[in-house]
Formats: sequence, structure tokens, C-alpha cells
Amino acid sequence: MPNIVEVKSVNKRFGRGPVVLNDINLAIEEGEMVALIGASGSGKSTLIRTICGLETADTGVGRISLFGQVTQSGGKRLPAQRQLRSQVGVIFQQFNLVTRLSLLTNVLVGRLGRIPKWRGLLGLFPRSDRITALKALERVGMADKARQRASTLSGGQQQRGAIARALTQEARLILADEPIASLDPASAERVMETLGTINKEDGVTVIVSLHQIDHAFKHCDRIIALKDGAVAYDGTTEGISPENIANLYGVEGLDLVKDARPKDGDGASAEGHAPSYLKPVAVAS
Ligand SMILES: Nc1ncnc2c1ncn2[C@@H]1O[C@H](COP(=O)(O)OP(=O)(O)OP(=O)(O)O)[C@@H](O)[C@H]1O
Repeated sequence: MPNIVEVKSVNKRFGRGPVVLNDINLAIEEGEMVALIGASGSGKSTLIRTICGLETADTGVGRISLFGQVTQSGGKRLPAQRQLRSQVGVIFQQFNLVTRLSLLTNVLVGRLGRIPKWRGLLGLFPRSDRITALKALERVGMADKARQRASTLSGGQQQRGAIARALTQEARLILADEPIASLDPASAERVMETLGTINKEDGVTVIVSLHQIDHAFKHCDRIIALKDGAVAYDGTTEGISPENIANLYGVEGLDLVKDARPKDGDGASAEGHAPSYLKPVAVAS
């Protein structure tokens, strides 16, 4: 089975600006749930946008492959980029849904690449597509909101709608760029749980960039960390050390770890894949 995502020797600068991605090399296998972390400006969004083809890497030897096919090489998009587009679901921090349309119509947009263009333009989605979309909304706990205008939904509900759209699209890979950055803690948790569920139950590969390390600890089994555009850590979530975190975020990083530490008595706030130094120590009774 080829890697779902392969990034080889990718560099990126915007115009004559500083280096934003510096010799990135990554391989992500099918079914992984990967957190992309790093301080603000470290290049997370640019890497996600380059992987999904919204940006091109610099000219040179850099190459990106999706599902075993080269989509970008030498700073140029190749035909495979377009052909594979329907298999990649992209979720952003904001502006994921067309606010004047109903949630159901937004989710049906996920089928546009799979029906004749004229049907899509007229909004004539087959009944089977509507059923698929409604099932996807049910999976993310939003079926009762199907007829509601997207503008009337909360940020967290809109993000779950965007996940339903990716499910309807039958995406094999979801790239989520800070999907919980503007959400309250409960909505953020719900969105991360939803991404985790479709990763586990449907085998969809997920790459999610996050500012909140505790969500990475809880929901992702692998962490890729960027510092100044270069990969500073790539390994298991359990394996990331306080030194790694301090290297990424400086002194404030240690506070982030402290915040992620399970609180006394009330269970773990960073269960899941949290490194052992964050897990509660079992006390023999
Ligand atoms: N379109 C652009 N034109 C010029 N510079 C850009 C552009 N997009 C990003 N950059 C620069 O690239 C660098 C990395 O930005 P990027 O948004 O990828 O980082 P990030 O890690 O996602 O940051 P944050 O966590 O704050 O969203 C920043 O210095 C940013 O100013």
C-alpha cells in the first residue's frame, strides 16, 4: 500500500520573502491521524495548503504525492492534482460553508465532483446523494439541522457540517487547518471527537493542524512539529518530550504542557495518546 501523502524535499518562499517551508520530508500512511503543531508562523497552514494543491512548492526537486500519484513536482501542479481532488476533504478554521445555503445543500456540495456539472449547477442532486448527505449529517450529530441555513449554525456546528461534507465527498484524506481555533472548548472537543470517529470507523486519514497541544495528545497518535518551516519532531505522540515542546514553543511551551497535565482528582484532560509524563500515575490501594 503506497503512502497516502508523501512530501519530498519541499521548499516554499512567498516571492522574495523568507523561507516558509524548509526541506520538508514526510510520509503518511493510510489510516493515520496526525497532528501538525508548531508556533504561530512555523508554516503549518502553508504545508497543508501545499499538500492539497492550493499553493505550489518552489521550483527544484520538491515533490508531493497523494495516494501514490505525483500531484506536484518542481513547483508545478500535475494532472493528478485535479483527478484526485475529490478524494481530499479540506476543512479550514472559518468560512467552510456557504452561509446563505441550507446545511444539507452545503453537505451535498461534496457530491459535485461525482455528478454531471449541469445537475450540480441546478442543484439537482440524485435522491441517493441526498440520502448519503443525510446519513453523513447523522454521523456528525447534525441531521436535525439539515434544513437550517448555515448562517444560523454555531461555529462548531458549521465545522461538523464541513466534516459531513467530506464524508459525503467520500474523501480518503482530510486536511484540517486549525479547525477548532475559533471554537469554545466543548465545541472544539466535539469536532475533534468527530474527526477521530471517522478516522477510526471509516479509516479516513486525517492531518489536523492544532494550536492546542492537549487536543493533539488526546486524539492523534502521531505528531509532526514544525519550527521555522522545518520538521522539528516527527514521531509518536507518546514520544514527544517536554524538551521537544520547549524547543517548539519556548518558555511558554512548558505552560502549555502544564495546562495539558491531568488535573488532580477529576480524571485526565489529556488522556488518549498523551505522553507518559502527563498520564495519571496509578496508585495501588
Ligand atoms: N500568501 C502569503 N504571502 C506571503 N507570506 C505568507 C503567505 N502565507 C503565509 N505567509 C507567511 O508564511 C509564514 C508561515 O505562515 P503559516 O500561516 O503557514 O504559519 P502557521 O504555522 O500556520 O501560523 P498560525 O499558527 O499563526 O496560523 C508566515 O511568516 C506568514 O506570514
